[in-house]
Amino acid sequence: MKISIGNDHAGTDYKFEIISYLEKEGHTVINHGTDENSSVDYPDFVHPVAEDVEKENVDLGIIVCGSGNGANMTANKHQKVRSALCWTKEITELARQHNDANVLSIPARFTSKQQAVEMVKTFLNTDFEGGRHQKRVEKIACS
Ligand SMILES: O=C(CO)[C@H](O)[C@H](O)[C@H](O)COP(=O)(O)O
Repeated sequence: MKISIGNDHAGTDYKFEIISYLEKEGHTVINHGTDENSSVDYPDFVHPVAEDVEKENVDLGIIVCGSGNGANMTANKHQKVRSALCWTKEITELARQHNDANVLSIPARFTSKQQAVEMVKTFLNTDFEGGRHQKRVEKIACS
């Protein structure tokens, strides 16, 4: 798969752990940064990920900030993006199965690196169930 990833300073170390996992699994990663631990503004690094997803340049997006909220809010401003803030494997599974989430937002300050990688693994390997969820997902979008 082709994955776009972006983060702020709170997510840098987690991002590198995630990239290392993704590349080991043979995925292609587009890294929008930041690659530093110095303070930055998360929208500057999340909008490029959301644009990749929106333009279908990638299969899925991953964003990381301290709480996951700022990144999630930013990504969801994009029409074709359904970004899900996830903190457990089960919630990540449901975000794919029921919501067809195409961006995973990870709260680096509230999860371990191991849990973050586990969520990424789940996100990439869980399919949308469709069925009763299809029309609900279609109703999310505003014109
Ligand atoms: O935007 C956020 C909250 O929604 C992210 O968690 C940021 O990482 C956080 O706000 C950064 O905080 P800091 O005190 O500037 O490190």
